[in-house]
Amino acid sequence: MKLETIDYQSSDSAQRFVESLRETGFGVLSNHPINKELVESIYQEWQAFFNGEDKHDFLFKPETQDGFFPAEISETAKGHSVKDIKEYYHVYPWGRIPDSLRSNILKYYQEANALAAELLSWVEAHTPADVAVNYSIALPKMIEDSNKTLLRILHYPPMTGDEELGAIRAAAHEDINLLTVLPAANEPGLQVKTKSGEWLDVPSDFGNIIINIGDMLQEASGGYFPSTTHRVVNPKGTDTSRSRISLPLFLHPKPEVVLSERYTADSYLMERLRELGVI
Ligand SMILES: O=C(O)CCC(=O)C(=O)O
Ligand SMILES: [Fe+2]
Repeated sequence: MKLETIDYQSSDSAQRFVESLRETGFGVLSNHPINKELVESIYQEWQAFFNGEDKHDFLFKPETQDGFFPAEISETAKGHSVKDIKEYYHVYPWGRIPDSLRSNILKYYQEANALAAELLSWVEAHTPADVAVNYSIALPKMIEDSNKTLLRILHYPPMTGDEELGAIRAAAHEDINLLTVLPAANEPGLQVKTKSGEWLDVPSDFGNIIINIGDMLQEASGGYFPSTTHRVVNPKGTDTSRSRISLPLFLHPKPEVVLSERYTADSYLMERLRELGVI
């Protein structure tokens, strides 16, 4: 299996993108409308934020989940026992954001959401009728004006050699949400698990956008669109001294949206957050 990079502006991009999602759980787009200079500035200014001490003034609130999550309380992926080697910040437009970082990150939030709505319309248009009949409302409508869509700025610090045995930057997991939109990070490491069980590097050319299916789209499509296992592996050799910054946007429907006969978006999210131990 190979992950192809698809030119967003080509005439058959929608169809090829949805085929790639269906086959691999991932789609990689080049030539897309997200501003690369903006992403680069965000990587630089958030690297400085994570290197500094002010981050401790923005410690996350368990009730609202916005703010800074230090490495000591970082996530343990479902089914794993060792914490990931990462710290991160959760940005919601209604949440706390350091003043000097606010303008660029909210601009990005808005641009990435606009692209995401278009990509969801591609997914909808290329869903077979017998699957689409189960969507309770159109997929782009599910995220319209949602205050649950989460932009996470992740910082994987340089390796020190003192990491817990078996710990990696992000242990194998599936995302909870509908789709995740992720600009290629400033360092490699992201891998996807293929249907036959091998790990494949996701092309990490700066300027690509990577999209993957989350569990909520799998649930809403009755399994037609597979949520795919992925991870971030540790760097080796001289690269161990480098930080990695990444910027996943997790598209979450409005809480009341019906996902399936079993779940609303809210009941699904609460079940998963309880399993993760973060609420
Ligand atoms: O850092 C990355 O490239 C991916 C992060 C990720 O998979 C996640 O936070 O869910
Ligand atoms: Fe993920």
